[in-house]
Amino acid sequence: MNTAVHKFGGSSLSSAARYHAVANIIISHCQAGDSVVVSAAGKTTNTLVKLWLCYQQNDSQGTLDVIKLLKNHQVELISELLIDELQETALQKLNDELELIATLAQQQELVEAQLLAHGEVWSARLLAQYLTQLEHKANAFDARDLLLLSGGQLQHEKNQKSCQVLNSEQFNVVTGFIAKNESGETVTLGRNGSDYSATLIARYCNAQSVTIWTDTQGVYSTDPRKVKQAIKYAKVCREQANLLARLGNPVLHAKTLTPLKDTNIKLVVRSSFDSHSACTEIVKKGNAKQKHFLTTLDNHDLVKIEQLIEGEVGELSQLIQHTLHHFELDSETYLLIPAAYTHIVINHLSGRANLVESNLFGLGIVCPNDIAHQLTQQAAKILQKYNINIRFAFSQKDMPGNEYGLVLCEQAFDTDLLTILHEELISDSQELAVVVAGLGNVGATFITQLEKQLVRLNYLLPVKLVGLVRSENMLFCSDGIKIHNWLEQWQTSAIAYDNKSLIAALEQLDYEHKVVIDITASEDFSLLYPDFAAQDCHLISANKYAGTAHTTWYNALKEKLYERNLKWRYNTSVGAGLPINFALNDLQYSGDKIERLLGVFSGTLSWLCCEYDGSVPFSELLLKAKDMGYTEPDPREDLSGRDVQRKLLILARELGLTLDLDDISLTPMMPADLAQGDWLSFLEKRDKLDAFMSDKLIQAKKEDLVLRYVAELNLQQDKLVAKVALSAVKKDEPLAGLKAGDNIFVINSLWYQDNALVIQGPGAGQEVTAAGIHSDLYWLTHSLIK
Ligand SMILES: NC(=O)c1ccc[n+]([C@@H]2O[C@H](COP(=O)([O-])OP(=O)(O)OC[C@H]3O[C@@H](n4cnc5c(N)ncnc54)[C@H](O)[C@@H]3O)[C@@H](O)[C@H]2O)c1
Ligand SMILES: N[C@@H](CCO)C(=O)O
Repeated sequence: MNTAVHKFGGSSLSSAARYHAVANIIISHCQAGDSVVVSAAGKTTNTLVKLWLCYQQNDSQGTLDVIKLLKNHQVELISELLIDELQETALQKLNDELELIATLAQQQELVEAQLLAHGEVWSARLLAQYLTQLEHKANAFDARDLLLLSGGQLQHEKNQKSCQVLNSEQFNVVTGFIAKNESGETVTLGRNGSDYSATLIARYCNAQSVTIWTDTQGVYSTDPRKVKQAIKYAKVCREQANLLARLGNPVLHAKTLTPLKDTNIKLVVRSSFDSHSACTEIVKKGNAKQKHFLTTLDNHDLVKIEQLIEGEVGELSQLIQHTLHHFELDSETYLLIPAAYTHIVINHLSGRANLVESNLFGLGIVCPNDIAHQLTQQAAKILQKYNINIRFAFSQKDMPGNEYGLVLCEQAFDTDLLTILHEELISDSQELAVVVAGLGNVGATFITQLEKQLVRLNYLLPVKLVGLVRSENMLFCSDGIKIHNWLEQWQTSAIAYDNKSLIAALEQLDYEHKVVIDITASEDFSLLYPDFAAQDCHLISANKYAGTAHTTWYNALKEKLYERNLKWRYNTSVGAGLPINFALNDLQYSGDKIERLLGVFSGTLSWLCCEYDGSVPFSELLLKAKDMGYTEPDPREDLSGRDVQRKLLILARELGLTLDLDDISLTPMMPADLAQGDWLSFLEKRDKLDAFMSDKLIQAKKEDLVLRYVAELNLQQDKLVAKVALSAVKKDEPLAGLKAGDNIFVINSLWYQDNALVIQGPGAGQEVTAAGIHSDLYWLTHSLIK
């Protein structure tokens, strides 16, 4: 049976609400037989350590106070999560345990590891009971019954047998961090011990995967709390993850990775606070391209060591419960030690260790082969420029295919400097993956234009077309689709998909940046935008649905994109390739205030109104406009005025107005009943449309006017005017002098009051629209580089 191991850390279980969220993740992501490894809830371990210190200092009042603190926290969790008998039993059991701790403390019989183990025992027990209460089969397991160490070594064969008690018909909630020794005493597995417990159990159970659910969304190029532009990587190879851990990066501990060596067990780092977000997968060498990372070290001492014995760094690491990095430089061996532990290491090495430098701050650079030297030099130069005194700067090969650089300095550097270093050292290494959805008139033209455009884009950043999506099939090729024969590849290799497999394909893309370009006309597809954002995809839309969705949904999407530093461009959703969005934004940036926006916003309706003189039936022209690629897939979206209403809403939102579609009054350019039924039934009733338009034309001609479908947004009056309707306009007005198919935007503003600013040109058509999407792609690519 394929099982998985899921590990939840203390921050994931810090309150009743968090337990609830974790239970939901388990219910939706796990299956019976999976193991769930848990740490102590919130800061419980720290409180237990405090208790141990009070006890050691014979502070009996302090000991009792801390016991009370522990009790309050656990009672609160139990009371909020459990009900009836389960609650009563849990409270009774907790009481007995805390009383025993107090008695043992009084009798001077407390044992440190046994005391610390309570944190994990409590969280495993409570989570299992809570899942049971939610009517899911779950049982708590004490890892001391599963993991045995003898002489400090894990007893793999015995442990593998012990792990067979994990039941295939329930969720197995296992305590992290603890094990037992050959005398049956509790031992702890050190910092990040629960992650280690999870990978050990995965190995013993031959699980398929281990997911570390934590408070970050994955492994980033640098600390995302300090550098907003930090890049979350979809995949990181184990060797780079290991090196990062040794350089002090807190996301994964080197020890966590050891049980996975020579196995195919997948390791995933994922956020328990945002369980639908893209994660980072730690993969075997060769299954991910090498990435760039910057990691910082605070307050470390540099110690020179004589005759380092094999395995000694591991032992020291175990002794201080902290990862250690050692390196050779000019035939000397050095060890970097967190300053608080230096005395322990020096004592332990009795006479073989000399302190060289103390209180150093460091920058570790992990990068692909052959560039560590160059990047280290570059980093040193930048740090010097900002008056940071450098004590050591060197680069090394860690193992074949793995390189890093280390710059050790006298002073700490702040987040601004880390941001500059990230921008200078990491930004160049990025690639952008492009996924195009919608391969119709505009989509196909966009791809044809892409071949030439890539030369320009690649000058900024390597850009690859990696995915094509239509309504039923998709084609993903992570190394890149060959543009000159994309259609052939599509025909031979596209496969059927559903939303889940589309999202999974996006998640698998091992690129620093991804963009989904939506050239569909599908509302359903636009509803996937929040999922695309969760996969860290930028968005470019020709499709107007998301931009005109209900305000609540629209704002939530914008917020989600903003939080993730993702961009959304939708230049062609109004005016095709015309720079109307740019113009409105530019005017506003320059302090101008738009007062009125008037125009013809539909290429189809512009073409129809200009071409229609009564000599051929109107519907015949409509079919011609459809053939020319002007109309929406169902041209009634144009005739109904809905498409223009959407465009006016997009522009109104660009001006900062909070409007919804229904706030814009709409008069259709067809009889209302023609909106019912499918396209074929509409064609059967086309005479009705012809008569409707013939009447309108005769009337307009009588008054020497011309027909135009006009959109207006007027902010000058007390009440905002927002409307779209068929109008008859005078022949000398700007709106009358349009070329067939042109859009016109007449902008009146503070700066352009009497003499309006006018933007006019083709407002539909595959060439200009595809080119407008390229403008968005160029802008996005440009914004991704420094
Ligand atoms: N044609 C223009 O001049 C123009 C101008 C500006 C904006 N646009 C917008 O561009 C978009 C595309 O227009 P078009 O003229 O190329 O339309 P089209 O009908 O020729 O192409 C639409 C494509 O989208 C695909 N599609 C439909 N539903 C899908 C789904 N759920 N998932 C994935 N793919 C799906 C279809 O298979 C088709 O390949 C529309 O939103 C339109 O409003 C068009
Ligand atoms: N159908 C639309 C395409 C451009 O959005 C039009 O005719 O204007």
